[in-house]
Amino acid sequence: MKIKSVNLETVCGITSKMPENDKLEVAFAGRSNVGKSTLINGLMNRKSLARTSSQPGKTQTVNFYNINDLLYFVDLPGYGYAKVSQQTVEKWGKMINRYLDGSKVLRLIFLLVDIRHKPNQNDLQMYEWCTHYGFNPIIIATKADKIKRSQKAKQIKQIKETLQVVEGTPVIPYSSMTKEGREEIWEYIDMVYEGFSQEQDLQSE
Ligand SMILES: Nc1nc2c(ncn2[C@@H]2O[C@H](COP(=O)(O)OP(=O)(O)OP(=O)(O)O)[C@@H](O)[C@H]2O)c(=O)[nH]1
Ligand SMILES: [Mg+2]
Repeated sequence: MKIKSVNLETVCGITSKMPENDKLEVAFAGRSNVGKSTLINGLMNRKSLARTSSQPGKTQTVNFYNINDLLYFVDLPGYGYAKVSQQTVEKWGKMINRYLDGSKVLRLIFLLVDIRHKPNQNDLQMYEWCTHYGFNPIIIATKADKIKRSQKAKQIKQIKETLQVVEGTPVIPYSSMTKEGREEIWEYIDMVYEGFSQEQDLQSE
């Protein structure tokens, strides 16, 4: 898909009602600081529309980016950020669950994990939430520029094994520096977009 227009259309806080969109939604989940907002910028070819930060805990809301008036990228709040209270952590969890449960147009979730690290309890929990609501997330292993090429296969294997992903689940290495993985990620989005459009056509017949 060629990017023609992008804009941040809706920002939902803990108490906000989620929008009832009729266009496809593609969500990005992952631990705080893993690179969700950076990836969204990379996919949109924007430097800084999605606010990023070297300090974890930047995105504390559910942000809906309208892409070409055809679909939404949904930037979910990062979890596993130590410096907030347990109460806040629980509220974020509830907000993520409320979104996953409530959206009628969510068809694709990318779960981001740092390629350098073994997924932790929080990542496992997020993966479980996704499968609980009937999604098989595609895994994106971020910051691929930070490891040696020779380490990659080993790290990917560790991610697959730790998360105990469903057989055949893709794990895509991505780097915001080299843009490695960007095309492949867009291929999945395009494919799901096609499927969603067909689904809508059938419903309107
Ligand atoms: N080297 C490198 N750095 C990256 C990459 N992706 C993200 N970063 C850096 O990691 C930090 C966190 O990135 P964000 O995109 O803000 O992370 P986030 O997942 O949105 O974090 P929260 O909003 O707190 O949930 C920033 O300093 C980014 O520049 C990557 O592929 N390579
Ligand atoms: Mg963010």
